[in-house]
Formats: sequence, structure tokens, C-alpha cells
Amino acid sequence: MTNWKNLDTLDSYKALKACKGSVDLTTVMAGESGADRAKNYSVPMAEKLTYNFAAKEVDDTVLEKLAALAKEAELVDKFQELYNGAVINTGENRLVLHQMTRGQLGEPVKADGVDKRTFYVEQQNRIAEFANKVHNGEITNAAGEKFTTVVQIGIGGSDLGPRAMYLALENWAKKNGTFKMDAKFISNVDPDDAAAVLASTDVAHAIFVLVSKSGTTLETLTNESFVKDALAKAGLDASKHMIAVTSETSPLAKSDDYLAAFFMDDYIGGRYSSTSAVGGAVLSLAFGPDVFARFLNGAAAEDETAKNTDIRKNPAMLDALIGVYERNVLGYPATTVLPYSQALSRFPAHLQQLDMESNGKSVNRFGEPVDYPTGPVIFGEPGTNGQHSFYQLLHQGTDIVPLQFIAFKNSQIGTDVEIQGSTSQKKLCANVAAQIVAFACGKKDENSNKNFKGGRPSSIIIGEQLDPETLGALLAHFENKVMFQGFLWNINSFDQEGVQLGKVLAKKVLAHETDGALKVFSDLLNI
Ligand SMILES: O=P(O)(O)OC[C@H]1O[C@](O)(CO)[C@@H](O)[C@@H]1O
Repeated sequence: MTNWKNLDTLDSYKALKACKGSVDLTTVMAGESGADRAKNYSVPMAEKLTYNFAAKEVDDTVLEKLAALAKEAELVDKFQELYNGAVINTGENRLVLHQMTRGQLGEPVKADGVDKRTFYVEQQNRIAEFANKVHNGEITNAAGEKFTTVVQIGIGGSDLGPRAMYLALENWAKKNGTFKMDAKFISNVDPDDAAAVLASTDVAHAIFVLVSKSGTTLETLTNESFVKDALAKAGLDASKHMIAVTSETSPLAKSDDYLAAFFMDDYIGGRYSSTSAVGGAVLSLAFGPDVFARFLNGAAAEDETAKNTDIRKNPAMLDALIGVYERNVLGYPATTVLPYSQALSRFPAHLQQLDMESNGKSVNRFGEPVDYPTGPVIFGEPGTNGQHSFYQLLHQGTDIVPLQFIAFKNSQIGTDVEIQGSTSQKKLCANVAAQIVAFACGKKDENSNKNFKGGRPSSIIIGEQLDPETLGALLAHFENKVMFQGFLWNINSFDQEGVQLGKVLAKKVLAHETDGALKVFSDLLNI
């Protein structure tokens, strides 16, 4: 059994605090020293990805102290307890098993009377069989015609991850001949979302995937009715156009309203569910089950790296430790994710939920207030678009915001043009290289308005090309980073009580049970 202790009670954390200000990026990232760091401060990930932390405010001394912290906080042991089936989600008294959707990291785990790895693989096989039947025309619409579009209805973790993954692989699949069906997504309860998606969809040839782990989410159930209404108006039988992905205990599980139902369970949080049936159904329908399996393999390979006790061989743990050093010792309140890859356009949005819903907590696992900052604010956009938007603040603003770059040597589609001696892909990569050094080193100018102070830390994950395996590895890296940070802060990263209050009040507003400010706002909004 491991010891769960608050970060500020650990001796190694106290020692780490003494390192504040010891590394000046403007100096260490300049000249030969910068070149050495760029070469050596790099850790291999799975699937030929590397995590490079040359431009972080660390040196060998800080790294030694981070390694001591990892050991004292028993990070790898805690991960081991998690994948061996301990009740890590104390708030909801649940196991945490999302890594098991992609592999068996430790001992078999039995829960609800079944072996959980067997359960997850069974669901994957059921989805694969269903998707293959849709693709080969064994499952069709009532007129016997093939389905051509899949529309996912879900919100939060039942939308963001699968949507980001779909967008990440859409062009890759088209290029590689594995693209099967267009996927669209309806998430917001704003009627304009469902209406616009439906208006651009040939509903007679669409299969809808209703995704809700709880089966009770207001937005999703409302959008289900919206879609059923549209199907009825088109003279179609909704039960022949809709499948469900939910937990076996949810109200949706036993309904006859669906062509088929696939299951995840309470041991997989919504934001960690992309590799479960939640991502599995839409991605297998869109790209084929083999592509989904390759995505899982990439995630499994990255999960294996997270078992390593050596921080130089465990990229997620190292990334987590540096993040906590930045948040708690250096005092940085936010971090930004900047993929230099258009395919990852929704990846930052997914990470917003993954990180902020997991680690936006003020009490520890035992419900006691913590005296230190926990999860940072996360935001991001693909580069180079972000450069022409919010990078001004990042370069010259009063807050230092650590940056997390992601870049690939090769594009997905491969169509490119050479202008002024370089391709667009080279221009993209040149920009990310330039930004790392510009942020770290800055540039002196007598005109203070044009002066760049530098000293702004960044990391970069570099890959060959964004494909199913690299995407899986990338996703698992961030999931495991968030998990390790939760361990360090001694918080429960797997519940989300903070989302409840707003939902309760919204119900009151709709039932007209309001007074005070709530009543005034209800009136102002014409509810
Ligand atoms: O899949 P469900 O149960 O509909 O939940 C959707 C989302 O709502 C939340 O519970 C937050 O309200 C998320 O954690 C979850 O991903």
C-alpha cells in the first residue's frame, strides 16, 4: 500500500523549492549550452515520438530533485495500484480502469463479477463486428441502402475526445484508403447545433450514436429527442437509425429504442473514455475497426512507458513533475497546448476537459483543503494560427505561461508546395523551432516596446507523422501526465463534483422555482 500525502509535507518537495530561479533560460538556451540541452534533454516516447524538455527551467540538479519527489510521492507505485484495481477514485468509490481498454498493464482485475479486460475486449469485438456489417451492407437502413454518415450525440467526454480523435485521423484515413464514413457531432443543447448538423446530413443514410455514460445528461437526452423528431418528420424509424453507448447500469442500457447498445462502465471517467466504446463506436464506423485497434496499440505502448521508475524513461511522469514544479514552485497559473498540426485542431479542447475537470480541485483525496495550487488553466490552438492571435501575451505579457508544443516532421496528406525554397510543412516546422528559442532566449532591444525578456519555458513532443498509433500514444501521454499530477497534489483526479451545482440550478430555472438573482436572470433571458 502506498502513502497518500499532501505535496507540501514531502521533504523532496521542500528541497525542490530551493531550486526556484536556479535556471535562467536566456543563458542556458543560448549558444553551445542550448545546443547541448536540445540534444540531451529529450526522452523517447512510444511510436517514435520524443518529449523534449530542453527549454524548461530545469537542469541536472532540478531533475535530481524531481526524481526524488517522484520516488517519495510513490508515483509509479500508485499507478501500479491503479491498474491493479485499487479504489483510486475515492470520491465515487470506484476503480480507475481506462488504461485497461488498451491493454493489461498488471494483474487481472475482477469487478462486477467479470474480468474487466475481457469485458473491454468483448465490447471492442462487438463494435468491430457491427461496424464491419455496416460497411459491407449487412446492416442497412429500412430501404436496404448503406449508411454513409455517422453522427455522434454526446457532450463533455462523450464528445470532445472522440471528436478530437476523429478530426486527427480524418485526412490520414482518406489518404490511406481506410476512410469509411463521414462523422459529425452534436453536443451543445443550443438548438442551432443539432439543427445545423441535421440540415447538412442525409438523415435517411445516417446512423446516430447516442453516447452517455450516465444516460441522464440533459443536453444529450434533449438532442436525442431533437434527432428522433427529425427522423420521424422524415418518415424514418429512429430505432433503426440509432445505437447507444452507455454504462450497463444506465437507464439507456435496457432500452429497445436502439439498433444496438455497446458498453463502457463506471470505472472509466468520461474524459478518459476515448479508448473505450465511447470512442470505439464512432471511430470504428468512420475509419474501420483496424484503425481503432492501431490507435489502441499506440496508447498501450505509451502506457507501458508510464510504468518506468526512471524519470528519463517515463515521459508522462517527467512532464507531470516539471508541470508541478512550474505550478507550485515557479508559480505559473496557466499552460498552453500548441499543436503545429491542423489535424489536432480540437486536441487542446479535449485537454481542457481532461486536465481541468480532473485536477481543478481544492481538497485532497480525504476531503481536506490543500494549501497549494493544483491544476493550471489550460488553453490552446494549433500553430501557426495561435502565433497570429494570443502569442503576443505569451511573449511580452506580464504572466509567464509554460508552453507545450507538439509537431510532426511530415504532413498527413502529403500535398505541398515549394515557395521561396521551402515547403509549407518546412515552414510550419521552422516556426515551431523558432518559437521555442524566441520564448526561451528573448531578444534585447533598447526600445522597451520591442524588447523580448525571454525566460519563457516550453516543451515539445516531436513525431514522424500523426497516424493512429502516434495519436494513441499522444493521448495516453496526456492522460497519464494528468494522473501523475493528481497523485502529486494528493487529489482525486477521477471525479467532477464541481459540475453539479450549475446543473441543479438550471433545473430550478426551468421549473420556475427561482428567486433573487436567479429569478432576475431568468426574466432577463426570457425563460
Ligand atoms: O457521458 P455522460 O454521462 O452523458 O456525461 C457527459 C459529461 O458530463 C460530465 O459529467 C460533466 O457534467 C462529464 O464528466 C462527462 O464527460
